[in-house]
Amino acid sequence: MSVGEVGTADGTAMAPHVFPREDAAPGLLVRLADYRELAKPRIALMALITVAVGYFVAGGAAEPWRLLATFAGIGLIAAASGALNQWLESDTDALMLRTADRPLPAGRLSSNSALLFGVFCAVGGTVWLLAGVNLLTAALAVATLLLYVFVYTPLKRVSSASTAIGAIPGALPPVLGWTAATGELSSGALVLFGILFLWQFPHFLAIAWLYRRQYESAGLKLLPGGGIIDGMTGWIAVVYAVLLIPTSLLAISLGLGGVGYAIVAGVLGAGYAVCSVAFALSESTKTARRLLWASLVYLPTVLIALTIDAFGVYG
Ligand code: HEM
Ligand SMILES: CC(C)=CCC/C(C)=C/CC/C(C)=C/COP(=O)(O)OP(=O)(O)O
Repeated sequence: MSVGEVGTADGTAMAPHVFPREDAAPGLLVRLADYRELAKPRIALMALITVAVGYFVAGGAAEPWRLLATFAGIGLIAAASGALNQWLESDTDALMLRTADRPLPAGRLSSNSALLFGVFCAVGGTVWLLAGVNLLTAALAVATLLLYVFVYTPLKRVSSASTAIGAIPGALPPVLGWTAATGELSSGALVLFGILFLWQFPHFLAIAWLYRRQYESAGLKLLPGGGIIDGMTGWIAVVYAVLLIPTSLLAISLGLGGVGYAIVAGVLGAGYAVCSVAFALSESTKTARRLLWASLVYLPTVLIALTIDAFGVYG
């Protein structure tokens, strides 16, 4: 049975736990696929790209063991974040068409399995970072997990201010890459944090608008003003997209990026702002989807351009 077959017209799921998989005793591959889904692999991968950017832009050495320890350690903590988030949210995930087929609400994994997987990955990742990287990176990675799982996740039920809180752990991965490379925090790490922090607002405002009915029916508050004020969401996205342009260019004044990065960040920043304005002028599925797509093009492209330039700077 698929999610689509039983969802209601407004996109909400009809009832929790209504998606039993036909194979009652799933094989190993199905199980592995469920654990992979628990780790939110696409978000974890994007977070790891930002870790790599932080690491290389800070001038980190391409030593295989150090890179393995950094990526495996942070990757495990990112996977733990996804699993523990789903462990806490299986009731609301069950109420939304977008999330109802996740392993917990669909009943393919038990709550205890998710908790065990999350704790195991969190402890493993922390130990790995302590042993192979440094204390600062391990401490910041644990803080990222705690903020995401135990502050942002419960706050989603209370206030749309949750998204500004969620943007903090969302912006920390490049900082983790930076501290893994250098063992300290500096202005370059702050600029990367600023880019990620500001980038997230148009990204999640487009998503919050697209799925507003699902979020509302699950009792989650992601749209500013609870979505009461029509037309406000897009203009908030515009403010953050515009602020992102000068913030991204600060990397040049720190000597991290050069002309190539300036052109890419300028052009894509302008494109991201234009998509935000188009969404603000006419909030629709088309303009929101285009803004979400622009966010997913902007981030890796601009960060890869910065990394390429940084390699030039550091030789
Ligand atoms: C408060 C901050 C954020 C919120 C509320 C948020 C929420 C979401 C949601 C709900 C989706 C699914 C959209 C869909 O199903 O159509 C999504 C997609 C995505 N997000 Fe975010 N996100 C945030 C920050 C981030 C960060 C920091 C990253 C990585 C650096 C990221 C990377 C992605 C990627 C790669 C996708 C597309 C793949 C997928 O749908 O899983 N997001 N985001
Ligand atoms: C190292 C480390 C811990 C990396 C992880 C970085 C991180 C916390 C990224 C996620 C940012 C975020 C708030 C996503 C939305 O989750 P959501 O719960 O609102 O999404 P959902 O509705 O799809 O569950």
